Amino acid sequence: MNVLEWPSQSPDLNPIENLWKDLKTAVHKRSPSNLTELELFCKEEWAKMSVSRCANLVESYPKRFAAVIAAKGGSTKYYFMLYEYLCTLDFSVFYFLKIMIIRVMYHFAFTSQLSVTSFPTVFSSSKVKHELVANYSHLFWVQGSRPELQPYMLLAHTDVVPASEDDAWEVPPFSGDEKDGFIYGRGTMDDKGSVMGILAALEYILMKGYTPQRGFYIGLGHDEEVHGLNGAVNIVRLLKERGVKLLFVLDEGSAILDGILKGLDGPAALIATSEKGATVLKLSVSMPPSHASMPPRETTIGILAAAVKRLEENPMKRLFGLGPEGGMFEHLAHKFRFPLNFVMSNLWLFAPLIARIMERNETTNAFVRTTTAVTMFNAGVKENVIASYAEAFVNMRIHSAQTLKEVHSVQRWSTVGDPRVKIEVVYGFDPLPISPYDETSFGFQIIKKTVLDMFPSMIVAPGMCIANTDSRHFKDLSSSIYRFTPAIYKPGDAQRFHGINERTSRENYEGMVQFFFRLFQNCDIKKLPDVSLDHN
Ligand SMILES: CCCCCCCC/C=C\CCCCCCCC(=O)N[C@@H](Cc1ccc(O)cc1)C(=O)O
Repeated sequence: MNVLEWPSQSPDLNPIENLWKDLKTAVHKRSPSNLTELELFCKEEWAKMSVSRCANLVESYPKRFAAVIAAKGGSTKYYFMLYEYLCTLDFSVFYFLKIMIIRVMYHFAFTSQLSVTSFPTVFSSSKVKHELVANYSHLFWVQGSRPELQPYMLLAHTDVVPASEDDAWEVPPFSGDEKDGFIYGRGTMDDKGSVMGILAALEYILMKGYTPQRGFYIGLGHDEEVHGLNGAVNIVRLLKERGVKLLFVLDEGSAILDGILKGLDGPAALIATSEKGATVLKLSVSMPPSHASMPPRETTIGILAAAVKRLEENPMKRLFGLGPEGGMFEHLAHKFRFPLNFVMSNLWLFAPLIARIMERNETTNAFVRTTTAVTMFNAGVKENVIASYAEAFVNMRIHSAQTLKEVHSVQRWSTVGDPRVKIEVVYGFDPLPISPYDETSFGFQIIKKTVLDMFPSMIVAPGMCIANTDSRHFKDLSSSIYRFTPAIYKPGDAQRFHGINERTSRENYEGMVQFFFRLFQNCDIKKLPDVSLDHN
């Protein structure tokens, strides 16, 4: 059999997409009511696909090809017809498929049509080289006029976590609707706001005719929310092959916090110099299934539930002050009101006390310890059968003063504490190294200067990223990795990340564009700003 080469990423060009659509229509008409029926109907309808239908699709290839060329690689009516059709389906049994399609559509809209038409200068400038990496990630190289200057890199990502309208969003999560000065939608904070901010700033600076002296890269990953193993990892691989070393890297991961740190006068821009490690553990319990009328004294579900409860009731030890968060609070100390300013300046003495206060709030607790979140629990197939298998996934974010190895051994030997519970490590990595933030650190000082150019009285301090970002894959390319988005977050905003009503204010979005616009220019300055003259 001859295996044909097919185009890598275009639903317009792949005839299989139309066959999927035919299959979905046919199966939908038969209204499967459970997974078994769904599988059966899929197989039956697939077997009915005619050879002539396939032949017609292949014959229409030249027409599609011409349409894709006319759209400069962007979407054509063929793709949107398919998407519009899918939107009309009642997706009760296709729920996961729907989420996937909406994500792909969102993605596709960005990766082709939207980017080319919204940023025409970026895509036509001779100074900008654009390439797709692993089909969906983007790597831009913006050439500087002084090739001897070491380049830097900005990162953001286009993928998002799922969102469901059933979760009571104020506006549909994929509408991008504006309400009361806020743009709502999944990804507005994490992290399409940065994607658009960076590209808009680049568009404007090129339109103005500004030629940067220092060249820079922009990396837009497509799978950050699933570890960046295709996007960021392949961008890093390419840059390594090309012998690139980066002066600094700037990614998402921290922001300007206003009113989130209790007792602090005014907002503070926290440029994260490190990020926590992470691990996911799978806990499972197995036993033979049996009749629900004769239950054993303990079931798989009961045993696992008890183990999970022990995990929740026994948080990891307090480590506040022993990682980079210590430096962050000491840096901010003089901006806290009395007596917190005194307490924060003497963490060597008061760290245990502050830790007890901070752990009461879920956001600040993340700075105190390695966190433990039970995120998935699956068990049971029928309500009158004792489940033979129960599993739970535990997502942990590792404090900088702890190691992956230590976390695994604590969980294995003390907290889960039941040999019937099998523990498997799904993945894990150590906390990231701390990037420099002294007065000679170009990246840190330039980001700080750019913040101060926009907000002259802002407090700027090194911070800590409590989640994880694509930037962790770049640690062999640079020892100066910073995580900071120039958006102002207020109480309640932290819960919008991966939560409901994710949104960005118009001001935040405009600020983002302005920030990157200024950053491009600030990276060309010859001498670092004198830190003794700033406002901190
Ligand atoms: C005392 C100070 C309070 C700080 C409050 C923070 C407010 C919000 C400020 C900044 C935003 C932080 C944004 C973090 C970006 C997160 C990106 C992300 O969600 N990445 C995934 C990656 C991942 C990791 C592990 C997995 O198993 C899957 C995906 C993440 O979940 O971290």
